[in-house]
Amino acid sequence: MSLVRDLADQIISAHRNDDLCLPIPQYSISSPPPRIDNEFATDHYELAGALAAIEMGFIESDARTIGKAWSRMTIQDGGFNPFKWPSRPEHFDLLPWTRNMNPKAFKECPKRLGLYGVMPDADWVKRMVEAEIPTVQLRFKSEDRFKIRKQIKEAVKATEGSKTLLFINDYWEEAIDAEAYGVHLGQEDIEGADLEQIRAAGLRLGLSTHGYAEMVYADRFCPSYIAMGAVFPTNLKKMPTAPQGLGRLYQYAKLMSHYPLVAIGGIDQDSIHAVAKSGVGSIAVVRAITQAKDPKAAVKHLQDLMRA
Ligand SMILES: Cc1ncc(COP(=O)(O)OP(=O)(O)O)c(N)n1
Ligand SMILES: Cc1nc(C(=O)O)sc1CCOP(=O)(O)O
Ligand SMILES: [Mg+2]
Repeated sequence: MSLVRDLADQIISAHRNDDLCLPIPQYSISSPPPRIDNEFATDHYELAGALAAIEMGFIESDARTIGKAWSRMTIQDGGFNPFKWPSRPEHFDLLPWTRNMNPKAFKECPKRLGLYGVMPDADWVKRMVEAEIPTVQLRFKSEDRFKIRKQIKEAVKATEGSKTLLFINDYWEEAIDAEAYGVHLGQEDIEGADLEQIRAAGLRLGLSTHGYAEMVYADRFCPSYIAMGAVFPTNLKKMPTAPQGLGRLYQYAKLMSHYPLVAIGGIDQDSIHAVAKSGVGSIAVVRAITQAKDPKAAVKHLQDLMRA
């Protein structure tokens, strides 16, 4: 273990001041510290990379993914260099050039989806179409299937004949029936969805991710876009993981640059420019629009700031 500890210390001290580091969470009996031991690792570099990642504040699943990437990078480079950080698709076993050969790939959407308004109901979708927002999502949460269908139909109708692209959150069956442009699903939604049916119906698919492990998992499905969150704290919903911050977003955006990318979570007019500089082609916001005094003016202002 002492060689692994030494390699991990070298990685940590080389990256201590990187924006990749987050404060390590406080552990309790109900949420014990992550276990990084040599059961899963095939070599010292994998174990050292994972150990270093834990101490840099990554969650366990991300640390395991980073460990594997350290191992691949070290083998591909022919030697260990603590000052490097895995940042290329091949370090994560991603094959960006295979999209065109993959019959399971979801239909393409524009690489730059632009400002992306995530809206609570069809009336808000309509307001966004009137504001000429490039991309909008209906994120209507309800148990009532009748209301859901009605909201989705109204949202689809609102975007007809406009340039605004409409994604439906969660309710993929109703989205297919209403012939929406696309569907957005979170990681927990994937299992309950028939992805084949969404793909066969020609709808685009956006998937949420919250770190390296979820990005690698999402890549398996070859979605139309990948969303990365939460960049900053948001009070809109309870997030299972800490905000990623700009440092990690910049790394993620570089790694996944072969996809259309969407950044989400706590983004407002003060931060949108720095987020856009990560290279993501789209930025999704809720409160920056819904809580603005003049939502239509906010759509224009946010787009100006993205482009500035
Ligand atoms: C663009 C975009 N990104 C992420 C989400 C979140 O989706 P999910 O994790 O499924 O959570 P809910 O929105 O369903 O609460 C999103 N909706 N849109
Ligand atoms: C719906 C949602 N999903 C997120 C994720 O990270 O998956 S963050 C988020 C809420 C975004 O709202 P606001 O722009 O008001 O912070
Ligand atoms: Mg969802």
